[in-house]
Amino acid sequence: MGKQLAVRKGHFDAMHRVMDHYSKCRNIHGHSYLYELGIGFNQTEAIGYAIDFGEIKRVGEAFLQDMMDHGALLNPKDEVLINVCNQEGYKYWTMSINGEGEHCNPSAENIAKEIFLACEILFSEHPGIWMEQIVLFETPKSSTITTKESIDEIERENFRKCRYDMIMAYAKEKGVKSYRQ
Ligand SMILES: Nc1nc2c(c(=O)[nH]1)N=C([C@H](O)[C@H](O)COP(=O)(O)OP(=O)(O)OP(=O)(O)O)CN2
Repeated sequence: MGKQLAVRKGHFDAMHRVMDHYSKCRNIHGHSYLYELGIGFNQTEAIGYAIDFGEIKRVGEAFLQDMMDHGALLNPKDEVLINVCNQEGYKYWTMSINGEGEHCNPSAENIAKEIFLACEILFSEHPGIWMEQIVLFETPKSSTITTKESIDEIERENFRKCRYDMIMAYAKEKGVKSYRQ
């Protein structure tokens, strides 16, 4: 069969700011991010699934809840907010596609890449599927669509250097749940 996608929607709430923005986005503010994780496959099992939607929830949605929901999405150069989060024990995620500690704003485009790359690792032990695309809505009117082709190999390398071990440990702990009888 040809390529098909299994798509699961989810959402998380997070705060961010866009450093060096000329206008309102430079201020600390929050969004209810809505996403659609698109998992690709070109074969289903006999029961008709390539991956159970429940698996995308159990592994992918859970990860985004744990790491980003009610957290801060921060540019690694945003020392002020990183210090506050560390001092107060607030949850935060620093962007890493440009390399550890390198300038990278938490724009919708960059957040989508981080989520895409995280999901590549999270679902890497699930057979016969791959991350195909993510649609990320920052507001009800504004979204970005990110696919494999959107991500440079250096961004993948940078992300994996910073995040692979943590995300793989998370994936291993979740395991791969079989949905067949
Ligand atoms: N290409 C991008 N453009 C903008 C981004 C982004 O991540 N990538 N981000 C922002 C702001 O963070 C945010 O999206 C603005 O939100 P909001 O003020 O709610 O949006 P609008 O100004 O579009 O709201 P209206 O409904 O038009 O009042 C901006 N740009």
